[in-house]
Parts: sequence; structure tokens; C-alpha cells
Amino acid sequence: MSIKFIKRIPTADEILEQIPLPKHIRTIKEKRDRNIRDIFENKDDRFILIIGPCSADNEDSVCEYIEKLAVVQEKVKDSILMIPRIYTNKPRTTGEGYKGMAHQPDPSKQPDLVEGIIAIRKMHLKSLCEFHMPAADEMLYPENYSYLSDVLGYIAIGARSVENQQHRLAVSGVDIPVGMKNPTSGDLSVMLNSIIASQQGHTFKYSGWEVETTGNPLTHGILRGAVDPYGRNIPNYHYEDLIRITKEYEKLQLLNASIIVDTNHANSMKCYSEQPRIAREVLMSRKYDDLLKKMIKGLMIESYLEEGRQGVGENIYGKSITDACLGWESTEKLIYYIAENL
Ligand SMILES: O=C[C@H](O)[C@H](O)COP(=O)(O)O
Ligand SMILES: C=C(OP(=O)(O)O)C(=O)O
Repeated sequence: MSIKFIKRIPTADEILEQIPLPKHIRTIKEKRDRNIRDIFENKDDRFILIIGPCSADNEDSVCEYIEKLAVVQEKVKDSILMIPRIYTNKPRTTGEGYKGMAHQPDPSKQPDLVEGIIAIRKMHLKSLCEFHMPAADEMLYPENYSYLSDVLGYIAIGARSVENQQHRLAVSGVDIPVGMKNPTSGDLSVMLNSIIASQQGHTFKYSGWEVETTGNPLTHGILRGAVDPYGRNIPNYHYEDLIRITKEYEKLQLLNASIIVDTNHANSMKCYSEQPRIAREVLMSRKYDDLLKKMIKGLMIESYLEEGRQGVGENIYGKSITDACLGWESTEKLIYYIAENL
């Protein structure tokens, strides 16, 4: 075997003991979890925005962003429920590039997985304790979930992981909503199969244990657009796409059938500034058709303090070092637009 074992990673129990979630915050989190669940169970018709940076690369700028979001959340709380994106691990198409804070607590330094686990737990905890909005993160490495299971409000399974059995089985044991993205190929049956798989209970190997789960009734789909065999982006947020997929989805009679539309990635053709237009189009489609209104529960938007993106090492505070994001000013405008046009 040519794997070099560098150092032992502390267990989730050890890390949770070292960095615990305060008791009074647990109660706040439970209430927010109930609010989010109610939306997926059609008991609350507020619109969800999963919104924030492509990657959470710096605790200060991420928390500053969420502080701004919390102020706007209060103003739109009757119609919108926001879940900040704190994405701490990034899948990479070719394996190159920044893999997120879980790997590199400092993007300009070498990976340090032990410090990474500590840094991501601290950042999620700080944001939750200060702003009371449990965040969304991608489950890129299913075993890392144990380190954050008490702080997360929402999980996404990314386009590059959604066909993987270990992801699907791990999600079947999660008790918060999990969005399964369509794969990069755009094959919607992969997304729907992942919902079928994760809504069932399973027995499998997890963190060195044989474990059993009962299934997650809150798993649902996220449409993020696709890439064709020639590398061209194919959006899947247009009215006709939404009608086709909601009808297919409905036929399967899955629990809490819901869709989130990702306004960036292949839907925006990686052009972040198109996100407000895409959001407006999705709102219009929802208004036009009752099934869409019921099933499209929200949007995923990539946004940060500064618009665009930069290379690692350029050090512009609050600017994405992975995919390009909307800046704060356009984000705030967009949120108010959404609140007024639901
Ligand atoms: O969301 C971010 C990226 O789209 C995803 O991590 C893939 O990135 P890459 O294609 O630049 O590696
Ligand atoms: C990596 C992401 O998305 P996708 O899996 O759709 O590429 C993301 O949302 O940051």
C-alpha cells in the first residue's frame, strides 16, 4: 500500500467534547430545524434561500457576510427563511485547486486535516451562536458529518457525489433536509434514484461501525444544470424543465417531494451575475403553475461580500477563491425582490 499515514484524526466524540455546542443554542437550533422542516413538509409556505459563498475560506469574512444576512433575514422573515451556505469542503473536477477549509484552514498553506476539522467546527459554531441560523454545508466526505451533526441546518450532496452509494446510505441516517443535486451529466434519474435510496433505511459500514438507519423523509432534489459531452452547459431551470421534472418526481410518490433550484453552476453557465435573472424566471414559473409553486421550495444562490472571484493569494477580503459569486449589494437587492415577488 502506498498510502502514508501522517497522523490520527481525533474522533467526532473527542472534537465535540473539545468544542461543544452550548445548551441554550441547542434549543434555538431545534426551533430553526423545525421551521425548516415545516417548509419541506408543506406546513409553512415561506420560501427558502440557501445563500452564501461558494467556499467558506475565511472565518471572519464568512461571519461578516452572515451578520449582514441576519439583518436582512429579520426584515423578510414573514416570507423567506434563509440558510447560510458555509461550504467547508469543495469537490474538484480534476482534483486540483482549493479543497476547502476542512483540508486547508489557511488556503495559502499546506493541507492540515486535523486543524481543518477543528476550524470548520469552530466556524459553524461561531456563526450559529452569533446569528442563530444553522447553515448548509456539502457532505463531500460522509464520515465528516459526525463532526458537524449538531450544528448543520441543511446538507447538499454535490453533483459529483450523488450517484455514490456511501453518500446515499449516510444521508438515510441524517435528520435534517438533504438536497440531492442532479449529476453533472444532467441525468435526472440519478437524482431521483438518490432520493429513493436515501428515503429508505439501510445497514452499512460507517466510521468503523456496522450501523442501521431508518431513512430520511426530507431528502429532495436540487437542479443545478448540466454539462453535455462536449463541455457545454445546459440549464435546467426553465419552465419546461421544471414541469417535466416535477411531473416525473410526483409519479414516484416520494415523501415531501421538493425542489431547490441552484441559480449558479451550470444553470448560470458559470456566469454569477445571471443569478438574479434566473431567480426572477423561477419565481415567474412558480406563479404560473400550482404544482411548481408547491414543489419549488427555494433557491440556492452563490454570493459573498465582493462580487466575482480571485486566485488564492490575491487576498481580497470577502471575494470567492472558487466559483464567482454575486456581491453583497446585488444580493441584498435580490433578496428584497424575491420577498416582494413570491
Ligand atoms: O462549486 C464549486 C465548483 O463548481 C466545484 O467545486 C467544482 O470546481 P472545479 O470544476 O473548479 O474544480
Ligand atoms: C460544488 C457545488 O455544486 P455542484 O455539486 O452542483 O457542482 C456547490 O454548490 O458548491
